[in-house]
Amino acid sequence: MTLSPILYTRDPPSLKILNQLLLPHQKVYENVTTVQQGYEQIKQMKVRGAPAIGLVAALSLAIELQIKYLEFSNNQNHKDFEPLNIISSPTALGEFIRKSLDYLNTSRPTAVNLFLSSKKLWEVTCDGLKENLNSKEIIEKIVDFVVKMLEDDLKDNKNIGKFGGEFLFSKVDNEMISVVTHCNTGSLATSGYGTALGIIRYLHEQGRLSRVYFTETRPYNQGSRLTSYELLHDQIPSTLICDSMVSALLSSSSLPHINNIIEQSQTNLTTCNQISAIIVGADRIAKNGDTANKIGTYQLAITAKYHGIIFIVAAPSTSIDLNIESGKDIIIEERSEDELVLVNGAIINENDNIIIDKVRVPPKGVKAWNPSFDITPAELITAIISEEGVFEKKLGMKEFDLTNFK
Ligand SMILES: CSC[C@@H](O)[C@@H](O)C(=O)COP(=O)(O)O
Repeated sequence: MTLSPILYTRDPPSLKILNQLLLPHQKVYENVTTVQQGYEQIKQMKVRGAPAIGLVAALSLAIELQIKYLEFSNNQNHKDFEPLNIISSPTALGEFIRKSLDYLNTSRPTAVNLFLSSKKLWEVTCDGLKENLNSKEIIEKIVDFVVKMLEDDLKDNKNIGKFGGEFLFSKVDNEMISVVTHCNTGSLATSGYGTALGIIRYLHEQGRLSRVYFTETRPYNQGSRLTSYELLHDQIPSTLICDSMVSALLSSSSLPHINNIIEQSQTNLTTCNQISAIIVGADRIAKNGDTANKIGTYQLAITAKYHGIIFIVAAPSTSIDLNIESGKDIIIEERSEDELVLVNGAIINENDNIIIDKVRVPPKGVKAWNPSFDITPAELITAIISEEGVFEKKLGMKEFDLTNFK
């Protein structure tokens, strides 16, 4: 069974979001019935990953509207009933939608998918108002649109996986391919399958993946908490490394005498394979290809360049922001320093009772800097892969021109 961070049913309306803060130790879905709750899920990073953020924002609006409409239908005679005001007039409904989208847009600043999904939902609303639709019809249109977004995201991820996999087959001579990835870009960060992890899944499905090395992804450990969970769940051969080990891995694996030797530790056997590519996701890609992604991506791109290794950015076209020329225009989210100094973990006692808690590492009073993303310059990126295909730089160019990408 595939992992899904989002469980939505249209009839009866129901939205459940997997609380990723409790993974990998507990699998708990939380009910979301309002925009406010959707906002909290995103802000607190119970759901995260650029595509999933955009989807949950849209779904939280859709579910609140559906529930309000049902309440309205059942209580039309109660004059003071709150949904009455919103649902009884399309203009009031439009105002409510506008305010809700503005509010959802303040939950996280870097991933552009959120803003694009809000923009599209607002367009759907405006179209409905222009066509003089009633509130029920406008809500139906919004729900249709959101359901399609969910379906498209899954389809797009599968296409990204295929395009990326075939691109690697065309560039890499080895029959079996080993790669490095960062953060979590899998089912948990999307509606399913994943972007960078989608490519890795495709390599595995084609029997061509030797091993994926994945970083812990400090400070929030999306790699060691979430990517590990997905890779184990799908039985994909994988090895966890910490963020500071990537250059050492590339350098040791590119030495012929070290390739394919078996390193034996007390507990496991790990084949030290030659790494062919680093594959990451994106939160926002500027017109010139500069890419905002999880903090640490930039240093991975530098080390890939130094070691002559392919560096791939995999993202749906909803992560491409043609309104900005370069990465300089991307707002980088800074999060609480607590995320850096307190590590989330679990204590499992002798009865297998699990207590999830935070553990402080540095002394109290220490100052910390916690930018959540960094910008990888286009120059360091070999190819950008979306559901529309593979995009490479023109010969001799340092930047991409994504103008006609979608
Ligand atoms: C398919 S997800 C791509 C990116 O969103 C992912 O790599 C990432 O940076 C996620 O950051 P997060 O802070 O966990 O939302």
